[in-house]
Amino acid sequence: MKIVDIREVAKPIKSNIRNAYIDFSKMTLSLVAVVTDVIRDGKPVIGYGFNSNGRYGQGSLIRERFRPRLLEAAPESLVNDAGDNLDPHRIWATMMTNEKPGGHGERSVAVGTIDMAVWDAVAKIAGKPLYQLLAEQYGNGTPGRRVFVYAAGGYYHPGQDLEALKNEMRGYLERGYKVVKKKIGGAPLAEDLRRIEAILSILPAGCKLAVDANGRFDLPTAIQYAKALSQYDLFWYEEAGDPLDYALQAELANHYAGPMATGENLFSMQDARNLIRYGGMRADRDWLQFDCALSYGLVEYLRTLEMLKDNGWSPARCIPHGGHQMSLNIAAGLGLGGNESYPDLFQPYGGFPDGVKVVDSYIEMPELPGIGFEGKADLIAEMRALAS
Ligand SMILES: O=C([O-])CC(=O)C(=O)O
Ligand SMILES: [Mg+2]
Repeated sequence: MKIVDIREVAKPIKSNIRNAYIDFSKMTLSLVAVVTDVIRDGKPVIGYGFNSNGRYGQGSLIRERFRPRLLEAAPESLVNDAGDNLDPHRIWATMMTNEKPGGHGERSVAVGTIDMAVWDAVAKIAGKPLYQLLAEQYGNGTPGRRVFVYAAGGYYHPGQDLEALKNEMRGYLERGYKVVKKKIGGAPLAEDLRRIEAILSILPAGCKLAVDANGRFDLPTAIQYAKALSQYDLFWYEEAGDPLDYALQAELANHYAGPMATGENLFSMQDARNLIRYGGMRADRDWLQFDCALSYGLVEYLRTLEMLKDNGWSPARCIPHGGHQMSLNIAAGLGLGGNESYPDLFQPYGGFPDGVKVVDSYIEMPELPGIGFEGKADLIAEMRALAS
């Protein structure tokens, strides 16, 4: 059993939106296919992966370092002891040969992208949904197939007025979401508050709004926003300051009693551990958004979950960034608190298999082998085009 090829292509996921930090006019991702010589249903098993929005495609790192390391490795060094499947942990260790610790920059995105494709292949070789395999191998044996999802949007669109913003949010509510998210920090505070109040004015009872500053604020601004936001009952206040400024996050907890969220720009177990050690995050109310597709993949995310357990955090406090099906599988298999979703953005990469409906902000995972990409027609068409 072996990996016979790893293919990569950069794909545009651009749109004319911006958050407080970046616009998405040139956003790309890397799409990867890991081709194996294992035959299922008369065809070779191919695992697929991609990195989530926010970072860019990682083709050069994949082509120059991670792909050759895997293709040059002895095939038997990449399989499990039983010899009946690929071993994601051994594959991960091979990719990370001759990589020093620290400085997790973009390398973690390249590795996370390939890691996603490896897990897709592993679950397909095992003939089960990835969430089922994860529950059996790393969880309590039984997946929780109902997963909480929220609708991320509320970006700064050119020319979008408050009425259009409300209509965008109504669209999410009509599609079954009860939690919606908007951006803050890309406009003056007074304007952000008008935008927030416009959305709150149309949210029915039981629905909530989260806000996301994308790491824009210095401490005084983060506190100024914290004071202003305290008047609302928000789902969370996300990524107020620089993702690596743990002291800012810790101080902010003295000024904001409601739930806060961060972690999408932490790319390793060690960075996540620093957030837990020094970031003042509160295990009874705050949310952790580490995204395996940006942070060395699920092999590393399993280490992060162990670290959280050692520090008294439940996996249920994790709602990953990124809106991809990989994190849906982890959520269902290992009991995370849910997953992000971008109903109108970054298609065809985000979202759910066709026919999956959001009801009361939950989806039910269908029974598809692997991550489930084959159940999403527009996405699998792009993936097959790369593999063929
Ligand atoms: O706007 C982005 O970069 C995405 C983001 O922060 C999120 O989905 O939480
Ligand atoms: Mg965010």
